[in-house]
Formats: sequence, structure tokens, C-alpha cells
Amino acid sequence: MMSENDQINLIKEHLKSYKDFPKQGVVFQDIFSVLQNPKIANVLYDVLLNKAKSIKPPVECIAGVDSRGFLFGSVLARELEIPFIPIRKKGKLPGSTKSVHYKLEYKEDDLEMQEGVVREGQKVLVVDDLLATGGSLSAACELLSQAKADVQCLVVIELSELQGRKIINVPIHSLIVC
Ligand SMILES: O=P(O)(O)OC[C@H]1O[C@H](OP(=O)(O)OP(=O)(O)O)[C@H](O)[C@@H]1O
Ligand SMILES: Nc1ncnc2[nH]cnc12
Repeated sequence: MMSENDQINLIKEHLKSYKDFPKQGVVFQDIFSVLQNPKIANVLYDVLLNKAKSIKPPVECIAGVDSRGFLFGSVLARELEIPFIPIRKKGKLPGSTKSVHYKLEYKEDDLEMQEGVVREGQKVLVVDDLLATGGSLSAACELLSQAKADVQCLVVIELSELQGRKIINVPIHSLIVC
């Protein structure tokens, strides 16, 4: 059995980064480079699941952030046998939705959530691949807070230099801090 530290170091070794993508000055961390290797992807899913299971109080629902958050959020929801809800870029979700405008490291957009998908007080874990400036995660938290959910966040990678954590006022769990 590998320790969590060894698992995380192994994932880090397989994480490829690209300078100046998609814009000058951005160092893009490509999570798909990890998923391309099934053994390493399994290690990542194991560490994430253990982290999600350790969260107190127990998570009752997973919210995935469009689109890379879906890769991990839906797998966790299945493993934990709890609901998965999508937080999507604008214009993708049918029915009544709430919307929040936000800025991220290299663009701006709107995130939306369907009305009635979470209940007041529900323990919701927002899942995404990466925390950079925190714009995306904080918009997702805002949507869930408007619905009066009890929110925590889980990301695979946190880019600590960009200090995204500072603008998010709920607990954030991250696996890899770079
Ligand atoms: O902390 P921030 O500065 O907000 O950046 C982080 C967000 O940026 C990326 O998403 P992106 O909107 O590029 O979409 P994608 O997942 O569809 O590639 C990433 O998956 C996070 O959601
Ligand atoms: N540096 C980065 N790498 C990958 N995804 C990102 N989303 C925002 N900033 C990013």
C-alpha cells in the first residue's frame, strides 16, 4: 500500500504543464495528462475518494463544475452513492436556472445551476480539477449558497500563488498544491 504522500507525488510526476497557454503568462496544468495513464488515473481517483470520505460532516451531494469538474465529481458521486448536480457554463442547462457572472485566470463567463436541485442545509461538495484565481469556485459556491446549501470544496490542484482560496469563504480541500 502506497502512502497518500507517495500517491500524490506519483500523480504530480505525470502532470504536464504548458507555458503561455491559453494566454501569455499562464502556466496551464493539464489534468488530462494524468487521465491518459489508467494506473495513475486510478491512483488519483483513490486519493480523491479517500479525501471526500474523510470530510466531516459527511457529504450528501456532489456538485461538479463544467467541464473538468465533471470528470471527478461524477465518479465520486457514484462511489459515494449520492446525487451529482452540474454547475454549467451559461445556456447549457434546461428549466429554471440561477446564474452568476465570474472571471477566471484567462477569461470571463457565467455559471448556472438549475433551481430545486439542492435542499436547504444539504451538505454539498463542489468538485473541480483546479483552483487558480478562485473565480470559478467562488461563483459555484455563490450559486449553492443562494440555494442555502452547506458548502465545502474539493479540487485536485491548487495554484497557491494565485491565492484563490482568499476569496472563498467555505472550507477548501486540495490534493496537490503547486
Ligand atoms: O480559479 P479560476 O481562475 O476560476 O480557474 C479555475 C477554473 O478554470 C478551468 O475551467 P475552464 O473555465 O477553463 O473550463 P473547462 O473546465 O471547461 O476547461 C478549471 O477547470 C477551473 O474550473
Ligand atoms: N493555470 C491553469 N491550468 C489549468 N487550468 C486552469 N484554469 C485556470 N487557470 C488554469
